[in-house]
Amino acid sequence: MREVISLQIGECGDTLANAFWDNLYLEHNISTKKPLVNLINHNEYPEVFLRETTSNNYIPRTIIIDSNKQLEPKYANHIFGNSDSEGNWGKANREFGPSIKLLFKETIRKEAERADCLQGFQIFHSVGGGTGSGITSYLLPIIKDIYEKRLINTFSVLPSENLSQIPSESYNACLTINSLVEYAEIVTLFDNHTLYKMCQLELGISQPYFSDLNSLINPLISAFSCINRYKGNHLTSYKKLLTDCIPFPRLHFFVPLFYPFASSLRKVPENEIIENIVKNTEYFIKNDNYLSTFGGFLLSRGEVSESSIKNEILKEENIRKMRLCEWIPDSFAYENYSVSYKDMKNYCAFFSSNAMSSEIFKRISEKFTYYFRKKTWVDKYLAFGMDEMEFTEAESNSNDLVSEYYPCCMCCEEDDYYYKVEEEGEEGENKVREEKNFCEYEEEEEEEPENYYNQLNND
Ligand SMILES: Nc1nc2c(ncn2[C@@H]2O[C@H](COP(=O)(O)OP(=O)(O)OP(=O)(O)O)[C@@H](O)[C@H]2O)c(=O)[nH]1
Repeated sequence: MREVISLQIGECGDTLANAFWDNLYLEHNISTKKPLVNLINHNEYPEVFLRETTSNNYIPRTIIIDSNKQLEPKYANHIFGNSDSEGNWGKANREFGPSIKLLFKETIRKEAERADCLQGFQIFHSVGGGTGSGITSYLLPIIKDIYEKRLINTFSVLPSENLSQIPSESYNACLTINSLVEYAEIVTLFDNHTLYKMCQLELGISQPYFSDLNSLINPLISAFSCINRYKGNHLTSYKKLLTDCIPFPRLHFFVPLFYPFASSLRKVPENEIIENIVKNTEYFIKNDNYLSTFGGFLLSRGEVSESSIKNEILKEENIRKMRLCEWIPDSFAYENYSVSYKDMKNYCAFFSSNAMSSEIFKRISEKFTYYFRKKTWVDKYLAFGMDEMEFTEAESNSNDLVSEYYPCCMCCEEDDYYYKVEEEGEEGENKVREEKNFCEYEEEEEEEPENYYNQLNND
């Protein structure tokens, strides 16, 4: 059945996961009180995420983990500590982590044994909070060690200065990104900073709350999970997503966008959907004309004409503006699901690995460096047995990630060259020349690949 076990870590992780479960029950028309067998349709697979209890109820295959006992154990397994992580990666990772190691291994083993053919894990967490960051970093290598061949997919919320200004969030985030690069196979980044701006720009909310941000996150997680919940033609499992949409294994960070934002009772035309996704992609990466999408997928839901969506994507201008990379066109996939989200007639979610991912890492890594140079709050981490070297390593690994993204996202155009040279003078000129050489090299060496857009046309 390709089961997926969920972990909801820390308060933010728990909030997002609970919204996911509520919606999953709703979409598959399942009541926790009734047996599932009579209710499901053969094209739906909610059992990937749910399991049957001895009393014939269906509950999530999930483990809730938090450093204190404030969370309500709404669903089955939970592992709680006695004291708060105080927003400190070090405290969660060095104190709470080891204290739950055995219990966690035992709980996850039991949950894994209840699966026929375990596909992998999905983790809901924030990388800014102490527990969400420190415990995730602690558990990832443990999971990988036991379930080496199973895939780990995370929904990771990144901090925003608009919501919190404590230095520890950038420390926590950088220390966690380190582990996500190494141990997770697929990571979807929900950047609170970007979401905050979107709430302001698109929903007209001047000071958004978490609930407003989550109203943008929930439909995206729901769309992503369709890959495993409904029968599809292309993206049918995490493995397929991995092989089709992630050309460089370390660069497995997707930034998602969707349209329409607000619940819409009208059927939104396909051209309006794609135009707006393109507009937002442009909005968030307009500062760097060099960067383009080199891996991604578009999921449409509800009343959407597949052929119209494909035609819209295929329009020359849209391809260019979505910045789909010319030299690896195969790493883009499209899938359509007939069931929409809540009362929305239709919507599309676009997950792309591109300049946005690297810009987010750059922002966080710059904040990290700013505070680390002054040694702000570092002693609070060292008090739990951490070493300053761990900070230095996290900083340099985050910078490496940003620079790894850079050449992969490039797509040089003559105009960009002059723009860059004008902006940055001689230094810019050298940089552009190097980049250009890289692109030319790629163009000369690579044969024209079997084009994804041709495939779309042929479908
Ligand atoms: N989008 C979103 N972000 C949230 C939400 N709750 C918290 N955050 C963000 O997540 C980070 C804090 O993480 P939490 O999950 O609250 O903290 P925790 O992991 O439980 O860690 P401790 O409180 O230190 O034990 C901050 O960056 C918040 O801005 C939420 O419901 N939605």
